[in-house]
Amino acid sequence: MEEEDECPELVPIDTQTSPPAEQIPVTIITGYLGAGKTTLLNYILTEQHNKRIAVILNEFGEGSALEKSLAVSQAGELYEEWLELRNGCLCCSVKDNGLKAIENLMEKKGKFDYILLETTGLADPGAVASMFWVDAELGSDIYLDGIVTVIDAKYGLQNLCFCIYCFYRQIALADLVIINKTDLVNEEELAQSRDTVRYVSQVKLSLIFSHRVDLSEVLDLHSFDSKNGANLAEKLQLMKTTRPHLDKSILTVTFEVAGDLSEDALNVFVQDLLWEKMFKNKEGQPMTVIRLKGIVSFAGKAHQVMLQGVHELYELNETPQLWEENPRINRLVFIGRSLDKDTLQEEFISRVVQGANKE
Ligand SMILES: Nc1nc2c(ncn2[C@@H]2O[C@H](COP(=O)(O)OP(=O)(O)OP(=O)(O)O)[C@@H](O)[C@H]2O)c(=O)[nH]1
Ligand SMILES: [Zn+2]
Repeated sequence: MEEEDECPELVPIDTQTSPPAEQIPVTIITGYLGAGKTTLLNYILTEQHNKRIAVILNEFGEGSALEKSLAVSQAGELYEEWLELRNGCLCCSVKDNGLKAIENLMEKKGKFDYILLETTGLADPGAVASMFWVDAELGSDIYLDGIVTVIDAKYGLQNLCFCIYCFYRQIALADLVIINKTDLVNEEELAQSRDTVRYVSQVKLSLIFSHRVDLSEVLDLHSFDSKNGANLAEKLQLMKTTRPHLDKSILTVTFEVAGDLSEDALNVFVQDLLWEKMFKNKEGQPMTVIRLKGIVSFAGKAHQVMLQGVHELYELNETPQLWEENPRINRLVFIGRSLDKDTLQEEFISRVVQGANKE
């Protein structure tokens, strides 16, 4: 990614007319790492909406294959179409790949009537949104319906310190902000998140209690139709200032390891990593994990187990997906600061993989 990569000049499509009926709406779902974008997306897919929805994920780093399988195993056959966008920085490079993905998708026209696009947690949604104006041809097939930003009630404010730019942009550009994980915070903390959002923008705010949200508040917002001309002009102004900004100190480490894991040892490993911050990189700095994902195998369990972590919270859940490969391959993704792949992988293998240290 080149620092000097300029984002394209915006060429607004005719804003005076409402989108014709045959155009397909796109809702962009954005939010910081682990905020709950995929959870919201899955909720929308399983809710009664009488729509055939196509999903596009744009994931950070090398984790996309894993993310894909994670999402598929959550929602199974509900996904109409799978497209993988493999690039590290959405805000500078989604333009080409994103367009390609959507264009590929449009070749399957008729198979779906709504698109949900989940951006990476480190994305500037302005760049994604702008591609709908840049590409006139695309503009005749689809239209941007709205930008929905998911905020983690527990870690949202902490994330603000990690990447104030992402946070600001994600809220400022939103048509709807959803404060998620309200179950993890008290009234006071919730009020704090709410006030911070209000401070940045006067957008519509929704709270989610255990992922439930009224779909009419999320889909078919028509945020950029002519009747919302002012909104459009304002957003375009904001998007014009889009520039590459990806926080270079955030690293992604992924590895695959064959074998069965000990569940107890995995718990201790994850707790040492997330809670005790016991692992250090080669410079002696403690590794800080913001996001952790994995598909792991436990001996004697026929199903794949999903590992999900956000800051110091993590969970292990059995998925409906049966193991088909032999030997089974554990796949892990760590996103954070001061991460060192060699150390993480060595510690993981020696402490967690069964039989690794025997003999
Ligand atoms: N307690 C609680 N946990 C939640 C809620 N919503 C999501 N989570 C958990 O938060 C973790 C991350 O959720 P995802 O939906 O994968 O987050 P995401 O924003 O798609 O993550 P990335 O794509 O990696 O940036 C998972 O472990 C979820 O189970 C919620 O409302 N309450
Ligand atoms: Zn996700």
